[in-house]
Amino acid sequence: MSQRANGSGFATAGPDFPDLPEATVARLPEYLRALHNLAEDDQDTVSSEGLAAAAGVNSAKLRKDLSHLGSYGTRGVGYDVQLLIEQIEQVLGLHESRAVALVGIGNLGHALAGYAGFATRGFHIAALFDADPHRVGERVGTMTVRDIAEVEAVVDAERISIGVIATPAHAAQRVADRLVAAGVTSILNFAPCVLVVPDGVDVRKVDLAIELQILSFHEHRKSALTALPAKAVGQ
Ligand SMILES: NC(=O)c1ccc[n+]([C@@H]2O[C@H](COP(=O)([O-])OP(=O)(O)OC[C@H]3O[C@@H](n4cnc5c(N)ncnc54)[C@H](O)[C@@H]3O)[C@@H](O)[C@H]2O)c1
Repeated sequence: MSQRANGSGFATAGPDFPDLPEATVARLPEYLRALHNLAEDDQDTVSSEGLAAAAGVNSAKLRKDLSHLGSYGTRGVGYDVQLLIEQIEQVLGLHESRAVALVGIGNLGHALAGYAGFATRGFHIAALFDADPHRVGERVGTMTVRDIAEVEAVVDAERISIGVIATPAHAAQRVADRLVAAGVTSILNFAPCVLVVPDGVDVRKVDLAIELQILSFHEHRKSALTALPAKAVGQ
């Protein structure tokens, strides 16, 4: 759910960078996860059908997506798992571990700060911030929660480009403005609100309640489809 689109639906590209549809960019991490699982099972190659099934997409879409990376696989053999991992990681910019700042160390912030999965997926949480004096100074794992007033200095010192917002909605825009002023150029927003950011800053939003509401729609539709027609009731 990117909040920013450039109109063409394509991710902005530089001269040596493949022009990728946003939908392809969104599927690349799924392929990467599936490929890592295959590599862990010592699988050297995978067919487009096998990888598509593992990633939960259709194989024609997968072949098209990977063709954007110049990856076509070998007829009768499929894709080289390790090579494809390297290509996708290169395009996603995961060859270097990216420093992330997490703002709002409440219930959600604690859970995110303790999630070990970021490190293996190309990210490390470099700083934790909160505005509550009772939270500032608290130890969370190996880190100490800092005062949000330090954000400019820390973002600069730790070369942080991505900020994660886990504050209440009423504080999120102010936090986003501060992160952007400090030099952050990508924001992952957990607060249930729309953020306004300048051009050049990317925002993605995560909202489990919206996902549940979409599932609710499907539940609603299924029950409508399976309901007996009114006149059949009682016959
Ligand atoms: N996206 C999702 O699926 C999802 C799921 C759960 C919660 N949320 C949202 O995540 C946010 C956090 O939820 P929570 O349960 O952890 O809340 P919480 O109240 O436990 O924690 C919020 C923290 O933000 C801090 N804070 C407030 N204003 C701040 C500011 N200006 N600068 C820095 N820190 C500030 C508070 O001191 C507190 O520690 C809420 O907006 C909630 O709606 C989203």
